[in-house]
Amino acid sequence: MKPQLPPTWYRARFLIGAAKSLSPPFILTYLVLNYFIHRPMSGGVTTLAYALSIPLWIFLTSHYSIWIDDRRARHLGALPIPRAKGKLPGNIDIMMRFAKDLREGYISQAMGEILDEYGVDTLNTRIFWHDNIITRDDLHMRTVHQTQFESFKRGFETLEKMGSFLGRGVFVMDRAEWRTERALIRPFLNKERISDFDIFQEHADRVLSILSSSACAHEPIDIQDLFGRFTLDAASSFLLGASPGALDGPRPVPYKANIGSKGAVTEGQLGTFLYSFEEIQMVIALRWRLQTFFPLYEIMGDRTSPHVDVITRWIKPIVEEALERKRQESAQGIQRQRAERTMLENLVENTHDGGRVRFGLLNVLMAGRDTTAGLLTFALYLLTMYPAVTERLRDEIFELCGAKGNPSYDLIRKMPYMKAVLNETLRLFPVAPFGIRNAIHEVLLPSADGKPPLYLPGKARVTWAMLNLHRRSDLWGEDVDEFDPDRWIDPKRLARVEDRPSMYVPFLSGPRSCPGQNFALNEASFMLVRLLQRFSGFELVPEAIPGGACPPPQWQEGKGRQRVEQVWPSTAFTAFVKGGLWVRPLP
Ligand code: HEM
Repeated sequence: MKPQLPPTWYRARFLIGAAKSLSPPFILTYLVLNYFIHRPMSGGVTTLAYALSIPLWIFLTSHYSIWIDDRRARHLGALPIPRAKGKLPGNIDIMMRFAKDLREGYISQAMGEILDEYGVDTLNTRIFWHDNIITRDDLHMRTVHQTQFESFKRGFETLEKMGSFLGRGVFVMDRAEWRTERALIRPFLNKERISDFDIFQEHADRVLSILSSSACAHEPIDIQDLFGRFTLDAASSFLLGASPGALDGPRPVPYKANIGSKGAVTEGQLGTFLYSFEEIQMVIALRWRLQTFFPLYEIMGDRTSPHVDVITRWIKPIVEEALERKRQESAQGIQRQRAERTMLENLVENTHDGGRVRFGLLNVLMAGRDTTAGLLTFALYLLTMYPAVTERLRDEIFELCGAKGNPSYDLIRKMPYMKAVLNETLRLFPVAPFGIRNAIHEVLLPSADGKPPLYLPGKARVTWAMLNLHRRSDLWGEDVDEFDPDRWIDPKRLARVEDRPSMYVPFLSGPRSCPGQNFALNEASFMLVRLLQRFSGFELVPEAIPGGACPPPQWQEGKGRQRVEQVWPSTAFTAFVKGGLWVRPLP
């Protein structure tokens, strides 16, 4: 194996990489000037020759690699993936559109628009002359996730971009290391564990009491913030046996809150766990969009590091205490059964390495917290827009669970309309809307309708756009942008998805699909039952949205759901409502 610089040395690696790519044209120019041209040249001409050698070299190597790929595709009876032709060299303009989209666009807007402009579902954006594929084609996504799973990896670039936050955890690693990490997690998400709703109860009670106070005061509340605190406290209790007490901290103040990294900012929260946990995800999301060039953006220092420090300060003592407890129990010969252990206790059973335990927990905390909070946020948003759906859901809740009390696992499983509401929410707003894999070698991507397959070159990066897949009218019908839970109940419409399950994949498919799916759906159902038992519904309070987070007026002329949106759906790792979801509970 080639020796690698550590992942955190990305700036050095970038500079070495740049030097390596520039050396061949410089060496060639030197040889040409000194050995083939036998006339002395002025300094200006020599400098110009060196400067021009770079674009010429890029032009030649890029066209050569395209020629080789096209020849290979023809040889295999395939077609090349259509290539984008941007306005700037290296399609920098396309890269900038993706980066700008993160802060300024509608969720997944740039991806959808670029695919529409070329009239395709899979496109090679060739950013910096590198094969960079974006896709909303379910058959191609299935190839990556399932049928050719072994031909793709997350790769070293994931470690480079996410390692400072998530270490060598399940999200980051490939092959054997990934399998080991996943095997450690899975038993904690089995049926016995996730059917125990006690962990939700205490935190859900706290949410209801906060909402009741704001209802009494007739004040709006940022319920996205509340859901983020609820899922953080609940997931921490589940994983660590301790919660950071996020629900008890200061919350965004209505009409005064400013726009934060995701939702609204809370006074004095800088340096808190919650703030750092969100901000770090924004930094990493930007790293992905700037791709190879992110080290330039961080040339003055690692932008994740202040947040990593805050997160470590919170979680490290908890891990150290667990390691110490384990040492003492071992010395006394106490052996606890796995069923009695939290995930933290199980991790310390398997390793004495505090860092590994810490990262193991952070991976699941990140996976479990923002996603479920996002699902609850978008479900509630859609319920405010569609009161008839709220009413029908409430009827089901009252019929099955009564007007009070905690729903059980078995009751939740008997609620078809609740399931339909959550499915439809995740169709319109899949809360993990993107993902990336790198091809290890060439792959043929199947095409529908008997057309030749598409040729995916080795080492290409593939980004899937799940939201854009879930909003394809050719698959879902002309009413694709409507929130209609009946889509999941009406047998005829349901048959569409049953015939082609790859068109709906909010939790992905294949070996790397989400192990927390049932936990998330239970947690969200539990919370929605409790909310709708207590309140008849919720109304949006657009006046409370912080400045800069209201949907821009030009969206009304835009495409699809953009036209009807009353909040600003956006995404980093996971989807969220920009500026927060400000609602008033209705008695
Ligand atoms: C609505 C809620 C959720 C959604 C939509 C969701 C979706 C996803 C998706 C799409 C992936 C694949 C990401 C990729 O490979 O690029 C994933 C992975 C993962 N999810 Fe979830 N998730 C949710 C909740 C949860 C919860 C509650 C947990 C844990 C308590 C969890 C744990 C994980 C883990 C550990 C992985 C990594 C799996 C692997 O790489 O093998 N997720 N999730």
